Parts: sequence; C-alpha cells; structure tokens
Amino acid sequence: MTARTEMKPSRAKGVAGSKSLFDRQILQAAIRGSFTKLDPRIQVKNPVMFVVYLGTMVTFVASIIHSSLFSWLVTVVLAFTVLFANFAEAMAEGRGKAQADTLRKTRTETEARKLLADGTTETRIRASDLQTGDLVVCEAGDVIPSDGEIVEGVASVDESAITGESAPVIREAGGDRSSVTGGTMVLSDRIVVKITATPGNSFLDRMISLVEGADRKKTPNEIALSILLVALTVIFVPVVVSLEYFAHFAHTGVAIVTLVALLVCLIPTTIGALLSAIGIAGMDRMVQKNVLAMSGRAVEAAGDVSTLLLDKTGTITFGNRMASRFVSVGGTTADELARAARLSSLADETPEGRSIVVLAKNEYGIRDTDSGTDFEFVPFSATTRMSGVNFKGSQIRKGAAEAIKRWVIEQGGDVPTEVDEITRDIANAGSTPLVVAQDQRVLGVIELKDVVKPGIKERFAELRKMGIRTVMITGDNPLTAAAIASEAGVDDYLAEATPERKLELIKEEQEGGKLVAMTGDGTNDAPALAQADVGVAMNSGTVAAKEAGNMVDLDSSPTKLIEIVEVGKQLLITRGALTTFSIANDLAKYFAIIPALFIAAYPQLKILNIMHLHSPITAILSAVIFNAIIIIILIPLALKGVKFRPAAASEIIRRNVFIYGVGGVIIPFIGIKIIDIILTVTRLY
Ligand SMILES: Nc1ncnc2c1ncn2[C@@H]1O[C@H](COP(=O)(O)OP(=O)(O)OP(=O)(O)O)[C@@H](O)[C@H]1O
Ligand SMILES: [K+]
Ligand SMILES: [Mg+2]
Repeated sequence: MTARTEMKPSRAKGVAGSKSLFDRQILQAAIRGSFTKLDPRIQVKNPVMFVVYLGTMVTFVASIIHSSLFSWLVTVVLAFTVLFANFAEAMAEGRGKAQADTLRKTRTETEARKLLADGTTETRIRASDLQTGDLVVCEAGDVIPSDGEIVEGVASVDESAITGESAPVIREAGGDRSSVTGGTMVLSDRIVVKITATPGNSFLDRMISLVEGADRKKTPNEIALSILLVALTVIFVPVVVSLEYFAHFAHTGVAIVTLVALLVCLIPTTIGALLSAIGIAGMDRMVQKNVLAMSGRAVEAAGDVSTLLLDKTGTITFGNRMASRFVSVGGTTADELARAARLSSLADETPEGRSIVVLAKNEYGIRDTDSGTDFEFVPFSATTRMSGVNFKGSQIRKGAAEAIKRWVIEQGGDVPTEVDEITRDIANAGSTPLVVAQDQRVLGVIELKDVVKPGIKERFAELRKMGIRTVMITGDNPLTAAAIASEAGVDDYLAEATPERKLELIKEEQEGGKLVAMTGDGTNDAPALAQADVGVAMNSGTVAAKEAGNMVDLDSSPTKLIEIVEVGKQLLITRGALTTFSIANDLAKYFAIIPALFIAAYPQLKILNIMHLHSPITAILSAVIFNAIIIIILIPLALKGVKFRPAAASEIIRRNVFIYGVGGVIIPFIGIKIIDIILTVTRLY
C-alpha cells in the first residue's frame, strides 16, 4: 500500500458534491432570504444599504401624505434596491447552506467501540458520549466515531463523506498521516484511535458551521472598505440637504422624494449591496476547491502572499520514504547492520521506521522477535533527528548523519571516513541517508528513497509568474535538500531545519509586512503553520498541524496552495473591480439628476444635460431604476468572481481599474438613457 492515491488532480467538485451557482432550490431560498433580511437588526450592519432602507421609509411616508405616481414609483424602486442587496447576500450564502444540510446527514448517530483501561475489553457507547483521550477500535466497515489520531495500526479509509472523493486513502499510526476524521469509514484492517475532539466540536461540526457561514466575521480589508463607503455616504448627506436650500433660492421646491432619490444615487450602493456577497462567495470558492478556510481573513491574505514555504517530505515528495538499501561500513557485515537497524526500528511507528523493518525482513530474512523486558525504545523527534533502542547495556541509534556522528563522538568513538562518502552519494541522488550506530561504532547507512511528485515543477513556475517565491524547508541534510530542490524547481531551500528554525524563517520573511503562506502536515510544522499568514494543513496530517493552520486542504494536495492563492487574488480583484465600478457609476448618475433638479430655475444648466433625458421626472426615475438593476446584473460577477489568469498583481490592477473604471462611467450613461427612452415611449411620462 502506498500513499500515492492521495495525489490527485484538482477538481471543480467540492465538499459533498456541488451545486450550480443558480440552482433552483438556492434561488427560491434566496428570494425568501431577501425578505427575512429586511429585519432592521440585520440591515443596520450594512450602513450604505441602511441609508437606502431608511430612505425607502421616508419616501413611503411622503407618498402617503402627498400621493403621486412618481413618489410611489420611487418608493417601490428603492424597496427593490434593498431587496436586491439582500438577494445578493442570500445567493452567496445559498450554496454553503445546501452543503451544510448534506453534511448534517453524514453526522448520523454512530456507535463507538471504546477500549477499556485494560486495553482489550470493548464497550459500545454513543459517539456523542466520547471524551478526549478515549481509545476506540475501528475495523473494516466501521464509521470512525469522532476525530482522533491513530495510535496503533494502519488502515485504508474512505473519506468521501467529507472530501467528496471516492478513492480511499491510507492512514497510519506514527507518521504525518495519523489523523482520522469522524464520519469517515474504515475500509480495511484495524486501527486504534485516540479521540482528540471534544463533544460537539468535531471537524464535521466545525465544517458545517463554516460552510454555512454561521460565524462569518468581517475581514480587516472589508472593514476598511466599509469605512470608506460610510465616509462617502456621510459626505453626500449634507450635500443633498444643502441642495434643499439652493432649491429654495431657486424657487423650485425640491420634493423630499427627489432628494432621497438623489442621495441613494450618489452613495455607493452598488458595492454596498455586493460587498458581503463577494466575501462569502470567495469563501465558497475555497470550499469548491475542497479547502476549508477558518476565516475570511486567511482567504484575503492568500491573495497577497509573496512567499510560499513548503516542507519537503510529504509535500514536495510523496512522503512515504522507504528504506531501499543497507550499506555497511568497517568490519560490520550487512546482516549485522540489518539486524541493528531493525532492532532500532521495532517500535518506530514512522513510515521510515516501518519500512526498515520490512526491508530487513524481505532482503535479509530477519524476523525473529528479539523481545524482552529490557528494551527501552527512544522515539524519533525532529529536534534530535534520531531514534533507537537501549537494551542489555547497549545503545543503538539511527538518524540524520550529522546527528549520529555527533552522538558517536560523544560516546567516545570515531567515524570512518567512508561514511561521509556513502551519505554524500545517497544525498546527491535525492535520497535520505540514515546512519546507524551501536555505542561507539558506526555500523553503516540506510538509504531512504522518496520520489518528487510529478507536475510540481510546472506549478512552481506558475507561482513565479504571479510573483510568488517558493522556499522548500526540510529537516533533511543540505545535499538531499539541494537535489530535491533542483528537481522540484523551487526558488530557494532551507535544510536541517528544526521546528524553531522553520518558525524563525517565517518571521524573517514576514518582516516588512510581507505575507507568507505555508503548507505542512507534521506536528513539527505546527508552530510554523500557526505563525504563517496562510497556514494550510493537509487533512491527512496530524491533529496538531490542523489545529495550528487557518486552512485545511481536504485533498491533502501540496500544490493546492496555488489554487488557494488564485482564489484569494480573485476575491481581492473582484472586490476592487466592483468598488471602482460602483464609484465611477455614481458620477454618471450625478449628471442625470442634478440638471434635472435645477433646470427649471437655471436653464443654463441645460449644457450639463448631456444625456438629453426626456424630463426631470424621467431623469430621476431612470437613475434610481438603473441604480437598482445594476445590482442584480452584477450578482453573477460578484459570485463567480472576475476572470483571473496568472500575472503580476500590478498588471492585473492596472487592467481592471481601466476596464471597470471606464466601464463604470460609460455604462450608466447608456443604461439611464435606455430606461429614459422606455419610460417615454411607454408614455408613462
Ligand atoms: N524514524 C526516524 N528515525 C531516525 N531518524 C529519522 C527518522 N525519520 C527521519 N529521520 C531523520 O531526521 C531528519 C529530520 O526529519 P524531519 O521529519 O524533521 O524532516 P524531514 O521529514 O526530513 O523533512 P520535512 O520537514 O520536509 O518533513 C530526516 O531528514 C532524517 O534524516
Ligand atoms: K449609488
Ligand atoms: Mg517530516
């Protein structure tokens, strides 16, 4: 069994299947949502639209007092403006809500086979009664009752309930693929899982509230933009009120309805109506890529990252480093080396450790159980870079060459020069050398083979085009690192990185406000994942890694970060484009309304009436109608995002400011004119 099943092409399909953007059920729910969102407690959260909301009430009251077709029409159009904004947000939320419903069905009540303290007796309890630290047994056909870490065994697991992907994945104790998710199903073998989730707070629970947008908060960028929009709104209120005075001087008596219409046209309603939909849709596009972003802030940061850090083993390479060869040194025989390597790996649950036991058995037929009570195993740690066993007064260690050499010298031994040659040759080939020593003596070297994932070089080239630097970080030696780095085509690499060093590197890269993204799967990646602005943990990784990051990639694909960056950039570009459009757009409405208001008093203003609108009344009506309709027209763009292709950010911004800025000025002129013609030919006015 290999881990290679986990490398799959990215799909458009998302969590628990996907629905089209304009699914009928979603549409119906969104229409309902447009009305339920009329609750003032919801409206007040969007200041720009709240002004329209209050404006509608004012014109409504005005229409009752001085009823006219004009005032009623304005009231209706303004009401629709508010409803359209609600509809945009409800549409954006729709797909997530539908997905949450599907996931809820997955969270059926399952039974857990809990292991009692003696370690062998099982009792059946409800999955919802499981506590953190409980041990449960799962065999072929069992649904894993809650999230946890495998402490014993290896199994193939069907994660389709969560990832929507039917190919089984391998989960095993010890390595960086040890975590399992509640709701997924064991297909073969038997594992013992230590529960890590507290009741009601499992991955599935969190995933449901996430796709549903239950606790969506405004991101810092969104807040900043909202403040700008509020400022633009606040500026126009006194402008419009002071017009009343001008109007008195001019003896035209501008009706309150007209003033409200003018205000609504001048404030940035287009972006005000679409802003939250754009943010929700960005999160949703992540989900469609099978990425769960824990915050909108992380999605935005992804659009701005300048450096991408990837760990080597499991991310750039397949990660199931397998012992492929024993090379003995000095007077040691190959058999002796294999025996010692095996002994030191008997309790080593990492993929490396297990593969050593397998190689010793397959190549040297060593299978006797050297069991005894005086075995003391030393587990692998990323800091010591070695593992081993103490028994019968003797010590065996295996690990990174530098670490073992230092250890042998500390024991008072010395290192034969051929060790350096052998490790260098292995490392230059991109494999990892593990040196084996017993007390003062180096016995030999184990070659661990690992393969660079195909297609990775091309993806890194794409990232470079977007101006993003890729850096590989690894605990491995510099030679292996260099060999893999050049094969994978990263821009830079850091070898012999301890967890502390990884963390430092991120902090260095972040200096000067640069944003750093990082993917990782191991417990030793956790501190770095937490420090990174975008920390993507692989779903296959350890629980610690998943808790530390702010995104989880359900596909555990190392190149997913490229798509994450694209979604982030698309979010920022879409928001920027529609903001530009919205503000440019208001300019045109200004030209439609101002001349209309004062033309009676100041006929000279006729020159401003460049649109040649039929009458002041049709001018104002056309402007408010356009103002409402443009929201509906832009909803698909807000939800799908502006088209994006890899290019430098500055180029993209220049192009979009041009398109949406110029478009934002021209389109309303045309739109308002057309509506004016329609109002005129239908003889409404
Ligand atoms: N089970 C093990 N026993 C002894 N030494 C090991 C074992 N696994 C790995 N090593 C050694 O320790 C080094 C550091 O391992 P670590 O997991 O920190 O990084 P890595 O897996 O090489 O790289 P990455 O950070 O990309 O995952 C390895 O390069 C290897 O030399
Ligand atoms: K407006
Ligand atoms: Mg590792």
